[in-house]
Amino acid sequence: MERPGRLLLQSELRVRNAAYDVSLSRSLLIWKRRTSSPVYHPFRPRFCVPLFRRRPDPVLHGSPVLNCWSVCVCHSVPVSEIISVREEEEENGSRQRDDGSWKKIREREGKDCRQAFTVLYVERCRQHRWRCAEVTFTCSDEAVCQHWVSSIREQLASNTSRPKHLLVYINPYGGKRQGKRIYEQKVAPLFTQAGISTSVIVTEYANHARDHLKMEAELKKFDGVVCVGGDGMFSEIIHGLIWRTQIDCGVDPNSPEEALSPCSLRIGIIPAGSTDCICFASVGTNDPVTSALHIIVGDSQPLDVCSVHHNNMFLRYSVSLLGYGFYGDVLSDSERKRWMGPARYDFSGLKMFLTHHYYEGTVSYLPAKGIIGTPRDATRCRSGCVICQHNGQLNSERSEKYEMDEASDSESSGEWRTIRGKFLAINAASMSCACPRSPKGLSPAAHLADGTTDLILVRKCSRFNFLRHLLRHTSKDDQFDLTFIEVHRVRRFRFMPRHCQSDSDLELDLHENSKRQIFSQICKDHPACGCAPAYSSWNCDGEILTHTGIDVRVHGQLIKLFARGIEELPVFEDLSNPCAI
Ligand SMILES: CCCCCCCCCCCCC/C=C/[C@@H](O)[C@H](COP(=O)(O)O)NC(C)=O
Ligand SMILES: Nc1ncnc2c1ncn2[C@@H]1O[C@H](COP(=O)(O)OP(=O)(O)O)[C@@H](O)[C@H]1O
Ligand SMILES: [Ca+2]
Repeated sequence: MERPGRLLLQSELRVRNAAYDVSLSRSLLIWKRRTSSPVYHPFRPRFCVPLFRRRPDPVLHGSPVLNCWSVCVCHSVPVSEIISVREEEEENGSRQRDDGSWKKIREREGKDCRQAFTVLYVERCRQHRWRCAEVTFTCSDEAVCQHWVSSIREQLASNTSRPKHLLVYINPYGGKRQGKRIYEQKVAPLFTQAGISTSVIVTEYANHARDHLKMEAELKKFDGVVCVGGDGMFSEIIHGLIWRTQIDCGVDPNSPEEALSPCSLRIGIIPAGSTDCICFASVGTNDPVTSALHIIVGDSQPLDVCSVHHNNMFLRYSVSLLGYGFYGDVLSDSERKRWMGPARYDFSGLKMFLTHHYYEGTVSYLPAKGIIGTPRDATRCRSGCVICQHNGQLNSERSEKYEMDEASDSESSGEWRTIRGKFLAINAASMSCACPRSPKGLSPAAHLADGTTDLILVRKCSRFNFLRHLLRHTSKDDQFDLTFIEVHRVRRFRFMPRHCQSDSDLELDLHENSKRQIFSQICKDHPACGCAPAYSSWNCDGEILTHTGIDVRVHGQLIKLFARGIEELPVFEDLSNPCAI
C-alpha cells in the first residue's frame, strides 16, 4: 500500500451533505469524514469489511476503511486508479453533468456558490472484477473547486504509462458474436471518459487484423492495441505485431535460432470469445469493463511467447496452450461445430474423451535450469510475481550469452532429454491456461513471464484414469499426481510423431501426407472401424497447426499486456465473508 507522501492539496469538501477532509498527494486521494464517533450500522453490509487484514493498510483501495461496528471514516484511492475527474453543475438541487465548461451554481436560498466535481475511480468487486465508481465533492469556493479539478488532471496527465491513442480491432464473429456490442456499450464510453482516442477496425474476414498490423497500421500513432475477441483473435494480433516488430528491428522472424525483439506496444484484451483463457489467466476474470479499466490505468504485464517451427520453417506463435492429442482433437472436431457457439468445446470434449485416441511419438525437451519454481509448486503467478521477475532477468542475461555462445542450448551440450511413448495428450502451457471451464488451469503453477513453458505428458491410460486427470482440473486435487502423468518446466521442446521418425518419413511427399490425414479423419469420424489414427493435430492457442512434427522455443517476455497479473484476493474474499461488496 502506498503511503500518502507529500500533500498537494487539502480542503474541507462535502460529500452528500457530510463534511470531509479531502487530501491529494502524488499517490493518493483520501477523503475522511469529519465525525469521529463510531456508530453501529448493521443495515449497510456493503460498507463492512473485516477490521483485521493481511496487510496492515491504514486505508483501503477505493473502499471505505471501517469495521463492522462503525460507519465509514476514511476512503482512499491511489491516484494511479483514478479514471478521470469531471466538473458538475447543480441546478434546482439536482446535479447535472457539465460538458466540460465550468458553471456557477447559485443555491436558491443563499448567496453561496456551490461548485461540484466528480472523481471516477477503480473499485474492486468480487472475483477480480473492477468497476468504475464515482464520488462527487462539493464546495462553496469556486477557485478551490477548480484547483482540485486541475490538480487531479495534472496528476493524471503526468502518468506516462497511460495510453492516449489506441488501435482497436473487433472480431464481430467471435464467441457469441457480441464483440461489437460489448465494445460499443461497455468499453467505448469508458475510453471516452478517460480521454482516450481510438481508431476502431471491425474485421471483415479472418486474418484481417493480423495483415493490417503486419503491413498497414501506422503503429507510431498509437500507445497500444486493443483486441476485442477471443484467444484466436488475440493470436492474430500478436502475429501481426511480433512480425512487424521483427521486420522493423531487422530480425529474421522465420529463424528458429534468432532472439526475437520484444514488442513495445502493449495489447489490451476485451474478452468476447469462447474460452478467453489469455484474458482470464492474466486478469483473473473475463469481464470487458475490468479489462477496459486495466487499459485505462496503463497496466503492464509481460508475457512469454513460444515460437513454433517445423523443419526450420516458422509455423506460429503461442502464448497459452500447445496441445497434441486430446486438446488438438477437441479443437479440430469443434471447428466444424462453430454454429454451436462456445458449447462446441463441451460437446467435442465429451466426444473426444469417449473416443480415447492415443498417439505415438517422441518428445525431447530442454529443462529450464537455474530458474526458481517447478510445475508442482503451491505458489501461483500473481500480480508483481517475483518468480517472473527473477527468471525474466535470468533469461535476458542468458539470451545475451546465447548470442555469443550458440552451442549452449544445442543438443551437443547433452542437456536435452528424450521420451518415447504412447500419449493421450501432450500439452505445453506457457501460462496457467485458467479459464471459466478450469479456474486453476492446465498448469496451475505456470508463470506468465518466467521464460518457460510447462510440458505435460499424459501417457496412454484407461478412460477412468484419464477422467480422473480431467476432473482434477476442476477440483483442488493435483492433476499431475498420477502415475501416467509427467510434467517438466522447459525452455524448448520438440515433438516427432512416430510415423515421421525416419528420415524417409520426414521427406513424405505432400500427397502421401494428405492421404494419411484423410484416412485419419475417416477413422476419427468412424471410430467403429477400429483403426486408431496415426496423427492428431496441434491446438496452438485455439488454431490448428498444419504440421505435427514441431520445434518449440520460449521467448521470455516478448510481448506486454495492459494487465497486472491476477491480484491476490483480499482476506475478506478468501474467507467468503458475506460482508464483501
Ligand atoms: C470432464 C471435465 C473436463 C474438464 C477439463 C477442463 C480443462 C479445460 C482446459 C481448457 C484449456 C484452455 C486452453 C485454452 C485454449 C484456447 O486457446 C482455445 C481457443 O479458445 P477460443 O475459442 O479462441 O476462445 N480453446 C480450446 C478449448 O481449445
Ligand atoms: N471478420 C471475421 N470473420 C470471420 N472470422 C474472423 C473475423 N475476424 C476474425 N476472425 C477469426 O475468427 C476466429 C475466432 O475468433 P475468436 O475471436 O478467437 O473467437 P472464438 O473464441 O469464438 O474462437 C479467429 O481465428 C479469427 O482469426
Ligand atoms: Ca511462462
